[in-house]
Amino acid sequence: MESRHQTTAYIKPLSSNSLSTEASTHHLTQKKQPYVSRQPDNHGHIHYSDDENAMWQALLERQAKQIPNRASSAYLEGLEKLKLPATHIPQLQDIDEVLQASTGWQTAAVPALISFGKFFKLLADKRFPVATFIRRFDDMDYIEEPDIFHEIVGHCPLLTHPAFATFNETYGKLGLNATKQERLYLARLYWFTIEFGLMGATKETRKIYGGGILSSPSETIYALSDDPDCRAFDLIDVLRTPYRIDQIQPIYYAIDDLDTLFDIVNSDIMGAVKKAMSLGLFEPTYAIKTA
Ligand SMILES: C[C@H](O)[C@H](O)[C@H]1CNc2nc(N)[nH]c(=O)c2N1
Ligand SMILES: N[C@@H](Cc1ccccc1)C(=O)O
Ligand SMILES: [Fe+2]
Repeated sequence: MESRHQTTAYIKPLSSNSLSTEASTHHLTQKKQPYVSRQPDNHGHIHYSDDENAMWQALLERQAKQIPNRASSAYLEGLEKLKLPATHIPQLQDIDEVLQASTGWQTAAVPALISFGKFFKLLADKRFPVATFIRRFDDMDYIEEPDIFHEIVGHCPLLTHPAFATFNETYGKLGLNATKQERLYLARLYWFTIEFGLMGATKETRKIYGGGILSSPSETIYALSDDPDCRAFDLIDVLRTPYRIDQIQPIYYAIDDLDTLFDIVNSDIMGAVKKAMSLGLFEPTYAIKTA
C-alpha cells in the first residue's frame, strides 16, 4: 500500500550558528541549536542538570505507558533487567554492570553520531556507542540524532539478550572487513532491524524491537498504525531500500521472530550485499508527496 506518509520540509529562520560550513552543504532547512555531548569526570561520572534529569523522567514515564503492549517480549524482559532509574539519567557504569553480567557487553561514551568505521569496531568489541547528551523538551517526541535516551532505552534492553547481542557483534565484525560501499549496504541491514525493526507475521501480532522506534514516543505509536508501509523482511529488499535518518520512517520490515535475525547473520550476508549491489537501489519513497 502506498504510504500516505507526508513529509513537511519546513524552512526554519536562519539561526546565529547557521553560517557554519555544514549549513552550506545542507539543503535549505537549517539545523537547530546543536547538541553538545557531556564529558565524564575523572571517575567516569557525568553530572546532568535537573532539567536533563527531568527530560529523562518525562520520556521514561511516557514510554512506560506506550511500550508494554507494543514492544516485543524480549525487549520488555531486557528493560526489566536494566532496572533503569525513574527520575534521573543513569550512569554508564550502572548500565555496564547489567550488560556485562548478561552478555559481556558494555557501553562506550561517544560524542554523537560516529563514523561507520568507529561504529563497526565498537560492535565487534561488544561495546555499544552511547551519545552522552539528552534531547531538549521540544525534541521529546522525536529527535533526528541518537541521544542517551535512544541508546539506553532503545538499544540496551535487547543487548541483555545473548542471541541479539551476538547478532550485533557478528554484524560489527562483518562491517570491519567490508569495503566503504559494502558498508553502506550493511548499514541498511542494521537500519531495518536493530534501529527500526518490527516483528510478527500478521498485523495483529506485530511488535516493535527496533531501538530507533522505541526511544521515540511519536514513532512508537506511528509504527504500529496503518500509516507506514510494513513489508515482510527480505534480505535483498532490505539492502536495496534507501532511508533517511532524520525523519519518521515511511517503510518498515517485519521479521517473524528474533530467531530470524540469527538465521540472517549466519547466512551469506556479503553474498546478498553483492547481489543487491548488482540489482541497484529501490527508488526512495521519502520524497515529499503532494496531498
Ligand atoms: C551504521 C548504522 O546504520 C548507524 O548509522 C550507526 C552510525 N553511527 C551511530 N552512532 C551512534 N552514536 N549511535 C548509533 O546508533 C549509530 N548508528
Ligand atoms: N528518532 C529517534 C532517535 C534516532 C535518530 C537517528 C537514528 C536513530 C535513532 C528518537 O527520537 O528517539
Ligand atoms: Fe541507534
